Amino acid sequence: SYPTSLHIEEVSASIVRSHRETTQYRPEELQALRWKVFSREEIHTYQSKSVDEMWQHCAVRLTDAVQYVVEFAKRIPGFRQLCQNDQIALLKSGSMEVVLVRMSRMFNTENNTVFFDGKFAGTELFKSLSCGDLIAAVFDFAHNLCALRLTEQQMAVFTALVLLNADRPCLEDRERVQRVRRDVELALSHILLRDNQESLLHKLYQRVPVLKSLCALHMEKLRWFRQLYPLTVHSLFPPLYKELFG
Ligand SMILES: COc1ccc2c(n1)CCN(C(C)=O)[C@H]2C(=O)Nc1ccc(OCc2ccccc2OC)cc1
Repeated sequence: SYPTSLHIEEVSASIVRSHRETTQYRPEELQALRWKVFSREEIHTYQSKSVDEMWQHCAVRLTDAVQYVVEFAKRIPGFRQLCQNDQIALLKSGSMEVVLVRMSRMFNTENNTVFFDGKFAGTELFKSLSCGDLIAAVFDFAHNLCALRLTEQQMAVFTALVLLNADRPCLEDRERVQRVRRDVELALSHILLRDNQESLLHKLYQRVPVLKSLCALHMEKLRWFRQLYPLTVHSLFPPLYKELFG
């Protein structure tokens, strides 16, 4: 049955509420923080960390963000009704994508810095990761998305769509995921129409393949890192990070 517009309104209201409840930092807090950058000494300290130390540090920070995305997913209308296997499959392939989309809210396009450990950091701070290409791609993506200046409502519904992808591998009931996704697709179109920003829809869908390749690059770098430092990953990486990306 075709959903009523009231139902679509309820779906978007519920997703926006869940987004607000599962983002650690509100936009106004980020505004206040955005000019808090690291000193030269602090940057030097991060750059002096060993590869495994810095990787572990970043994995712990990112897992912080991922936990909130898991909570957000559970509150998307229909997500909990999917079978366990499909919920996990969608989170395994989609949670880092949502972290990267949300990262654009914590990005300052004026000095090309991203929120990290309480302040805003430039790419040079991550030098000791030995992943210059991954960091450059993460910053490029965040910069591009930040420049679209999505509202919190647009961001909320877009991230729900990123998670509800019926083409993900290992799904048992694709049709079910597609049905849940359809209402969220209608909600995004409805919000962009209301905001008089239909052109954003095309721009957002254009970013999805880039997001996919970014996450593939992250997994490739993690495999490279795990080969060099198996013990660090095994005993010092957060379990959730290993479960979702390992
Ligand atoms: C929801 O959006 C966000 C965005 C940022 C943050 C948060 N929430 C809350 C937690 N947080 C804290 C506590 O700093 C921020 C964070 O993790 N920042 C951060 C971490 C790593 C970075 O680059 C390294 C890297 C990037 C991609 C893949 C692997 C990587 O390294 C192995 C860059 C920035």
